Amino acid sequence: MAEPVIDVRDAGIRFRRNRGGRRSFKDLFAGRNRRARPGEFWALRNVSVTVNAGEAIGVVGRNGQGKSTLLKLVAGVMLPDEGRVAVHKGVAPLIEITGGFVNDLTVRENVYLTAGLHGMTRRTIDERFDEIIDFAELGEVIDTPYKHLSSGMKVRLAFSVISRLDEPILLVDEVLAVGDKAFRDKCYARIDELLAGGRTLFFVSHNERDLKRFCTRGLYLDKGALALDASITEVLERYNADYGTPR
Ligand SMILES: Nc1ncnc2c1ncn2[C@@H]1O[C@H](COP(=O)(O)OP(=O)(O)OP(=O)(O)O)[C@@H](O)[C@H]1O
Repeated sequence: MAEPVIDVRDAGIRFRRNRGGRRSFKDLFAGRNRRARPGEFWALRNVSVTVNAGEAIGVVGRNGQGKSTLLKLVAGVMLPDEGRVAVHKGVAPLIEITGGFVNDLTVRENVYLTAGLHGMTRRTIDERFDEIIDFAELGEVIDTPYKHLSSGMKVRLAFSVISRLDEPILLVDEVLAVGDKAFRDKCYARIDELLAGGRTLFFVSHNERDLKRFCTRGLYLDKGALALDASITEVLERYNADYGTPR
């Protein structure tokens, strides 16, 4: 029996285009009206998706079409303005380089903090710590503040910690593109292992080969709407037909 782990129903989220995008005090009492106010736009609207445990989903679309926003809704770091997003299992989000890591804490402290926030006990972290550091190849900077790592090193740390969490749902945005090739290959081998172990994957990428490697199902976002939810092959065909071959 298929077991739904994510249920997105008619979800919509709107943003402001201009800076200082705070809504006014008066807006707080105006209710969540369904029309975007001046300067606002719907980054996603009328999106409905049900995901079953163990599915590997590739999210495609041109820049700025709402892919990262969809992942943030699933991660629970953003809330929809319309509709609902129900996530029934824990999420390991690899969605922003800086996500969750604290600049002034060391690499070691950040590993404990992030894994701890995802419910891992101190003892389990102790057990996995060396392996996390070895995978990230960051043995020499364990006691260095996070802010002094290069962007590639930050990605290594994030991937290594997040992929060692026990959360059943893994969200991977394009962060991996920053890593060098050898590291990327290692990450991909780990994602293979996680999928074989039954994890559910949301994968945002502009790389057709990677999408085909991991994903069976695709979501094509275009102009803030879900243009197609089908097999990854069909989704890539449609996307290519609309906009040419992705990089
Ligand atoms: N916090 C925010 N405030 C205002 N606008 C935002 C915010 N986050 C995203 N946007 C806007 O929402 C739209 C969708 O952004 P999103 O990052 O989801 O696109 P994407 O499909 O992931 O793009 P890319 O392929 O470039 O990563 C864009 O127009 C973006 O500028």
